[in-house]
Amino acid sequence: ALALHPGSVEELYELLETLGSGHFGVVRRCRRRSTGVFYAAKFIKTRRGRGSRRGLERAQVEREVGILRDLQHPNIMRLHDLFASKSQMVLVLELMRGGELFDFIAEKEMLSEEEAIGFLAQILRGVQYLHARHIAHFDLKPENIMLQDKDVPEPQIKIIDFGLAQKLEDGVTFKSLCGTPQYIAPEVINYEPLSSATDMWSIGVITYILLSGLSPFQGETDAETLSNVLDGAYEFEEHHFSQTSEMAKDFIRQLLVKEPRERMTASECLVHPWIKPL
Ligand SMILES: Cc1ccc2c(c1)c1c3c(c(C)cc1n2CCCN)C(=O)NC3=O
Repeated sequence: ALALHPGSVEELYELLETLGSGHFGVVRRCRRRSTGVFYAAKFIKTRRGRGSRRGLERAQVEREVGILRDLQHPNIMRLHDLFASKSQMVLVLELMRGGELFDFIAEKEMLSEEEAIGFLAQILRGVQYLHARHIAHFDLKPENIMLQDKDVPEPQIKIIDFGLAQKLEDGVTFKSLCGTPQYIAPEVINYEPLSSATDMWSIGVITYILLSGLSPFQGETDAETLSNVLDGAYEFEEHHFSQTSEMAKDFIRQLLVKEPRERMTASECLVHPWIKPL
C-alpha cells in the first residue's frame, strides 16, 4: 500500500537534475537514499485557497493519485511514493531513461511499420487495461508515452500523466474541454459526452504521426486545427504514405471516425490484421 509521507521528500530522496516541466509543475530525477535506486519526482504545486491562480486544485491531484495508485500494468506508469505538504504534492514515479516517444520520433523522423506496431501494441495493451477498469486517459499523445531505454531494439514504453484521466462512472456523461488540439477528438470540441472512444481517436492520430512524422489535423493555428478535427479533414499524403501498407491505413481509418461508437476499441485494435501477426 502507498504511504502518504508527511515529511519532506528530501529526507528519503536525493533530488537531482530537472527532467522537464509542464502545466503540472516540475519533474526531477532523484535517488532513494536507502537503496541508491533512481526515480522521477513530480512536484505539483497545490493551490492555497480556491482564490489563488497558481498551482492545481488539490482535489484534482488527489484524483490523479487515486487513479494511479490502483494501477498495476507493465505499460502504465507506476507510483512508488507520495509526499504531501500544504502547498505541494510530490509523486515519486518510475524513471523512464529513454525520455518521450515524441523525441524518439523527432530523432528518427518516422518509424518503420514494424517499429510503429511494436510501440502501438504496448500502448494498446496499456489502454485496454485502463478501459477495462472504466478509466479514460483523455490526454494520450507522444509526449505522454515514455521509453524505459531508447537504445535497445524494442524499447519498453509506459503511459504517463494521468492529470486529465477520469473514472467513467456509468451513465455519467463526463464533459471537459481539455487535451491538446492536435490529438483531441471531435466530441471534445463539440462538448459532447466523452468516453474511452475519445482515447481511441488519439491513438489514430498517434499512429498517423508514427508512420509519417506528420500530424493529420494540425493547422497554422489552434483554431484551424480544431476545425480540421471537426471536419474530419485528413488525407494520406502520397508523398509520405506511398510506402505505407493498406492495412496500416485501414487501421487509422477505423480510429479517425467522427462517431465515437463506430471507432475500434483497444481490444479490437489488438486483433486488427495490421497489429495481430505479432
Ligand atoms: C528522462 C526523462 C525526461 C523528461 C521527463 C521524464 C524522464 C519524465 C518521467 C515522468 C514524468 C511524469 C515526466 C517526465 N518528463 C517530463 C516530460 C514528460 N512529457 C515519469 O513518471 N517518469 C519519468 O521518467
